[in-house]
Amino acid sequence: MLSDELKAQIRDSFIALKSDMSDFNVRPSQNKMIAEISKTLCGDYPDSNKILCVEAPTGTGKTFAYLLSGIAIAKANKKKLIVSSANVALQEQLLLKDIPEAQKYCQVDFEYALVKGRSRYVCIRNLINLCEDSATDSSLFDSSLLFDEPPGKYQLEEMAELLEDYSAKKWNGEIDDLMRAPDHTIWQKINCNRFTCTAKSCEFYQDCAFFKARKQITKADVIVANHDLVLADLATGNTVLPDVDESIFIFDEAHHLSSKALSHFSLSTGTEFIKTSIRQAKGVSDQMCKLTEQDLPDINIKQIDDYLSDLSTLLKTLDFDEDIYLFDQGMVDQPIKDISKNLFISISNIQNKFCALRESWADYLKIKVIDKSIGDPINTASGECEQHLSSIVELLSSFLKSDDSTQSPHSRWIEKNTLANKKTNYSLYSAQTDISGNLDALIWSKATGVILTSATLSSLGSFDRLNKQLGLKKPENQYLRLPSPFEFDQVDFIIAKFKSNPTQVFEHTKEVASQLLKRLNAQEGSLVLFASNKQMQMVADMVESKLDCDLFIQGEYPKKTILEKHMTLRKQGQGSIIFGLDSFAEGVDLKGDNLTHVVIVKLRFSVPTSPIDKTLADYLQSQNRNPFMEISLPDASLRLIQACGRLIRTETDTGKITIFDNRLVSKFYGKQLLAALPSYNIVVEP
Ligand SMILES: Nc1ncnc2c1ncn2[C@@H]1O[C@H](COP(=O)(O)OP(=O)(O)OP(=O)(O)O)[C@@H](O)[C@H]1O
Ligand code: SF4
Repeated sequence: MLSDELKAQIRDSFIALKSDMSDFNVRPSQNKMIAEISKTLCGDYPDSNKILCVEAPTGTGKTFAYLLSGIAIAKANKKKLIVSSANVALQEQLLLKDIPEAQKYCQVDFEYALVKGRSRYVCIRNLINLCEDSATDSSLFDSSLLFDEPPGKYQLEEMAELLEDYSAKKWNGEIDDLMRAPDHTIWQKINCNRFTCTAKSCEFYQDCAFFKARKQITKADVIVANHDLVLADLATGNTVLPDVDESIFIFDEAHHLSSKALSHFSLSTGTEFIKTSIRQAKGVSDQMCKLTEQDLPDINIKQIDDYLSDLSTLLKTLDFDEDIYLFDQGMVDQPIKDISKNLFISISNIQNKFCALRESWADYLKIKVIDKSIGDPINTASGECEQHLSSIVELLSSFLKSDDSTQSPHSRWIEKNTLANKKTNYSLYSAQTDISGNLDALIWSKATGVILTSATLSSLGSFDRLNKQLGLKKPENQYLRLPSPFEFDQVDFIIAKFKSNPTQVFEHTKEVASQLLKRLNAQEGSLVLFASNKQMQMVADMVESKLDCDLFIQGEYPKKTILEKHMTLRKQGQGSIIFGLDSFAEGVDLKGDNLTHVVIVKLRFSVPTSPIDKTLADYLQSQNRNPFMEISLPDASLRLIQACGRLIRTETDTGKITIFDNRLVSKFYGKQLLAALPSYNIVVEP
């Protein structure tokens, strides 16, 4: 229950916000959100999980609502507050702007830290080994087993410099702090990896960049993350974030969670990867057997090569569509299944032998002292091999499985590509199209509390889609839809008179350019949101020289710089126009006359292009359901609401929204999209 002391802490934090924030306004929805978060997390709702899905319109002030309540509750319960946003840009906004500001108002002291994935940190042991190994020229392993392309002289010099900088404490070991990131293939060899890291047994443990960062996180009360990181950590065993049952999660922009989650529960491998991994496993086994004086287990490389060659011959006969061969409803064709089965049996066998050998190697190390220059590379390489073999076996096993017919199937497909060494490679993929069960098992049923929030959590008026996608069980959770703090009746939502339909790409693009020149006011702050980069660039080429004010196009500068430049011009009383894509349609907070006109060029319907989306759409169709109505339309509605939400950010903001998509009036679904919008004054141009 919410104790009086906790209640007072939250109330006092809010009073501090009220008195110290320069342009504070009472926003009833914000107050209600604070109250409901507090009640839910403190268990004031009997027979309910501590999970709240709260939809609060754009500009409500959700961030302060969940920070001021969540921090006090997490601290009082000795739990960590994990605040997860949809992407790195929003994460930065939290870290650099919102949380430092919340610290001024919050009546409880708290520390915060940014969490990054393991792979963003160097493994100093691996870096030292790479540098020493290359310097002595006496590597234990043939470099072709370790690298597709061994590092060149320049890259080795670069690594030596990194090592020097790390030792001299000039570099903290994070890839994000480097002016220039090393090549991906090299970084993969020297980054922190849970399969190769020996943690406390490593001699560099005390000086390890990743573990130092972990200590910071352990000390912090508030941990800033993003959805990808949280999902990746949960999917791979929760080794970076604090334990789920010790944490309260806030998922901001939670409408992105389900699509992000799909990619974290997928498996992949490739024909060339299998070849290299088996050879690497044999090479490493060789070394371990020599040192431990055991017989080398039988690793039949030729047999695997033969199976792979049969697979390639078979795949050459298939019809790839843009280099992708998607199995119908996820069912792998029988001949491919047969070869996958052979591969599965042989490689699982190798995996078992390899794991047994690795265990006996670990036992051997307990009784024998081995020179670090020999032991370390074997430990690292054997950890990598185990990781590779298990990923191959997992994928092959998924290719052999039949899906539960009561659920949507896995999506399974093969992609063809040519490697740098000109060899043809086939990548095999398997992904779940329904991750609701995984999320329930990993988060909903375990966490101390969860708040999911966004301006667009429900779709077309209900939370059903969210519940279904995320595996949330409606009767057990709290749901809330809050009204906007702003008056929208004075805001015109203009459906422009347009001759062309957005599906007539060429005509539409030309008309967009000419209409923008007529409609954009060179004295104003405007944001023009496009659905495709190509159309944005074409329109920009047509209008740029004819505009009487500055135009910023997404991609020319980082998003943050574009927003700063735009605001500087507005401060000087000059007009400024931003052309942007999806990332400018969310999270952008341009108040007052920084933004008085939002133009939406086209409704953004998601077309099922990815194999996962296509499999899901085909499945729905096979069930006589309509993927357009179940997926595309609700998604388009969310995007439209988010895009419109950029305009009104405070009680005194004014402006208009113009849309160049007459399907809102000409198509049957237009009415539904309009009904889901806030109460704008809808103007249909005659
Ligand atoms: N009570 C308040 N009075 C005035 N301004 C506020 C108040 N609460 C928050 N703000 C400001 O309002 C703006 C919007 O807040 P926030 O970014 O949390 O909105 P949001 O609800 O997450 O909207 P969106 O979904 O569009 O991002 C911010 O600039 C914030 O500083
Ligand atoms: S503790 Fe792990 S990540 Fe850190 S240096 Fe050692 S092996 Fe590498």
